[in-house]
Amino acid sequence: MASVSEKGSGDTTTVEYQHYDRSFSTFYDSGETRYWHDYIKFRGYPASNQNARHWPSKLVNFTPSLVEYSAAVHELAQTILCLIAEGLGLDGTFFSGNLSRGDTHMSINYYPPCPDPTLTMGLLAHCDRHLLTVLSQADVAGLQARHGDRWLLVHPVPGAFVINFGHQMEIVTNGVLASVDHRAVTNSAVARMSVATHVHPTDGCRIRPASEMVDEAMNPAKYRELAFSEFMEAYDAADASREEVLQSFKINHD
Ligand SMILES: O=C(O)CCC(=O)C(=O)O
Ligand SMILES: [Fe+2]
Repeated sequence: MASVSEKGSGDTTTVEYQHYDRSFSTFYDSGETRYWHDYIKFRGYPASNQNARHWPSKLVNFTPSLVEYSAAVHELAQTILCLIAEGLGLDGTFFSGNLSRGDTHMSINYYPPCPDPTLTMGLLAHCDRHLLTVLSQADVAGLQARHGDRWLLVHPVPGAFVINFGHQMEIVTNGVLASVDHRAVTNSAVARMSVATHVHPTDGCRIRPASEMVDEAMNPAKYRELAFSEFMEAYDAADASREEVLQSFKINHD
């Protein structure tokens, strides 16, 4: 993990959507819970000069490792998207154009051991807003997914990634593959690190339910067509009620 000086002295440094951030002991807007979370975010794939100039430069192995990792994850994501498309009865190339060809956004999350995990949260409950997330949580538990009123621990499986559907997946599949609320909790025993690779549509991509997933009579479109950039603007503006952003693109059939 980058040292504090490597990350910059301020709490948050934002450069074109990529920032290093420390969020220890920061009160949530909504309550008394404190973050216990250190992270860096940046654009990972493709490893263009424009993206790479924001990566930590003082860590000698960071860039070559990231170039290799992000290309491998990109290929994995494309394979998974092809299998998902076929599983839904869509053409195998359905997701391989603009829907998944935006730059990937990566978060490297670090949750140090916390003396009292009941007072802190690693990451607040959220849904990923992109198409698909490929998450490595190594071998330390901490990721939880909401199932009804309960939070279920997503047990780490050595060598396996967690694949999470984002809001855009929910829209294009007309609600069949729904985005899932998830969060990260802290623990007192060991540090935990996760690496999330968020697969993005291109900014100009038009998002709409696939026609194959819509039947005007039996299963009408649940979401209106939108530009991905429009969704991101609405999400950024929504602040505290981000979970409700998806609702604002819903078509009401009542
Ligand atoms: O740390 C984790 O397991 C969750 C990370 C996550 O949800 C995210 O970065 O979007
Ligand atoms: Fe997430």
